[in-house]
Amino acid sequence: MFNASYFSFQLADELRCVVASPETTELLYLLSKPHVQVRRECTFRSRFRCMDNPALHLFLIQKDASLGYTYSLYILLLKNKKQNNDLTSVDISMFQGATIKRDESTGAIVVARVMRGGAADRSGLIHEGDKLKEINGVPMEDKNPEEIISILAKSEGAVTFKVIPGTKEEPETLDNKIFVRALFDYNPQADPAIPCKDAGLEFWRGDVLHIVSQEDDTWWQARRHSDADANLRAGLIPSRQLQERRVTLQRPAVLFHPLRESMIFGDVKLIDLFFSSTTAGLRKSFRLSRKDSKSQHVRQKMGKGNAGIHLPIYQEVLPYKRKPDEPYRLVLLTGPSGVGVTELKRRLLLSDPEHFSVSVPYTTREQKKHEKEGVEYHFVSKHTFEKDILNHKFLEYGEYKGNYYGMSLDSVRRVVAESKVCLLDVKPHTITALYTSELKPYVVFVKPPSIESLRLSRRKAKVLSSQNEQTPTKIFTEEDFQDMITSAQAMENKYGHLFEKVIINDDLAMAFTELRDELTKIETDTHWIPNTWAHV
Ligand SMILES: Nc1ncnc2c1ncn2[C@@H]1O[C@H](COP(=O)(O)OP(=O)(O)OP(=O)(O)O)[C@@H](O)[C@H]1O
Repeated sequence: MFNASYFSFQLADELRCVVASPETTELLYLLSKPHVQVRRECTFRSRFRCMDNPALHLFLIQKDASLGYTYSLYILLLKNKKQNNDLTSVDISMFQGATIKRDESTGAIVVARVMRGGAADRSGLIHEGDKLKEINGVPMEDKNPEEIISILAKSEGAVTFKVIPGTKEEPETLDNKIFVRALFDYNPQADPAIPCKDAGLEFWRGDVLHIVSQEDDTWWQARRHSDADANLRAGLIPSRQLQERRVTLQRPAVLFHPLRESMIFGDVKLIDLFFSSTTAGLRKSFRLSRKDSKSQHVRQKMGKGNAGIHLPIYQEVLPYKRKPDEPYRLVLLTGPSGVGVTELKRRLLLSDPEHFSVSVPYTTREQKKHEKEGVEYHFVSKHTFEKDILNHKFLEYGEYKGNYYGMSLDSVRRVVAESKVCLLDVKPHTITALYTSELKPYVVFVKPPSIESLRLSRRKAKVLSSQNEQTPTKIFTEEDFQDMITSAQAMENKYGHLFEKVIINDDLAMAFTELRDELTKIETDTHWIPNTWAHV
């Protein structure tokens, strides 16, 4: 590999020894200019390096008088990918890993961005702001970017570019440590606004992305963290600002369907048959059934929005590994009614009662003889309960047969303080109230399988029914399955960005194993958490 500075000095020495010509004089002049010296560090070095690359040749540097102080002009020969195996991975339509645009103020065709890790970036030959003057001797001034891409795509054999270095200095040192969790799915092929679809990076909700460039306000560059090859070319992703604008513009569309929304989340009327004496804390605290539409009254305290996720776009994350003296992360289980959250929780508790625990709910109902304070419930007076409601003590609470039932944050904290893993099932909208650095909740969404699989797997299963108090359980109906699927879909649409893990509960034993393994991993392995949880 050439040493650029050495090479440029050597070149200047040699030029002084040859017969003077206008070109050599000009080149010597260029090499002596102070800003050319600077550029030599950031630009010439890489350009001279290309001498080592058989696919790239530096031919000439000469003055372009029409361009004022940006007068160095160089010509590069890049062999077409069809003829050079070294470049087969490069898409020439992206100008060897760079995108182009028309500069609105000057009308020039300029390099809009160089894809990190792509051929252009690796060669160091092409820089953002460089002007594309000619391709194979054809001036590019009057061409639009689409025409240029088409010329490149059609070109056979060697392709010669004339490029004028832009005045833009090299980008600031990038902060290579920005990682985000994507909170939405993105398919560049379906994005009409992306400057180059092939330059886009496809990702799915939950993917961790390494952001390698945020220089452009609209299009960032990123790699998927899971992609093993760190040298893989980065791809374009919508910047936070762009995606925020899009989400905000989409919002009115959602408001056109208020009925559907309330059908799923708002029209719930009845609290489940609550905790049986032996399973208090095991039953979902406020599993509400849409069909149970009698007059019981349910109120719920909404979280105060300390989620740190205002719009589901990107969540900055950091690697985290629990230290032995740190509390375990709170495990939140959520899912549509009847999907199997209680069953999975029960199995976890049975599998290791010393390790897993549940928080004890509060109630105003009378204590039964065999019940102990603080075991099945905390028994409190109606007056105390109502005072606690006003003091926002409850994460969720409701009223059933004239008695209050509620789950408090204090109960959760007590379990966490005992160095146990607190398992809590909640309705999705309660998650945000618990989304704090103190509890670091790990949110698991239990999702139903397809309706065909539900019919098969739940043939003998029974579900709670509060319609008939004499027979509080019944077998699943077709409508239950359909409701479960519709409700799961609505939950995912609205709260999916909060779910760290989605478990499809088809085969119960398999779902349990997957859940238990996942919980073991977050206790022992390094994983990602929101960076706001690390700065307390
Ligand atoms: N994968 C499965 N295969 C077969 N039966 C299942 C499966 N998962 C759960 N069940 C059964 O389905 C019924 C409902 O499960 P569970 O009570 O855990 O649901 P849930 O999500 O807690 O809903 P709810 O809060 O409304 O009771 C139970 O009888 C349970 O044993």
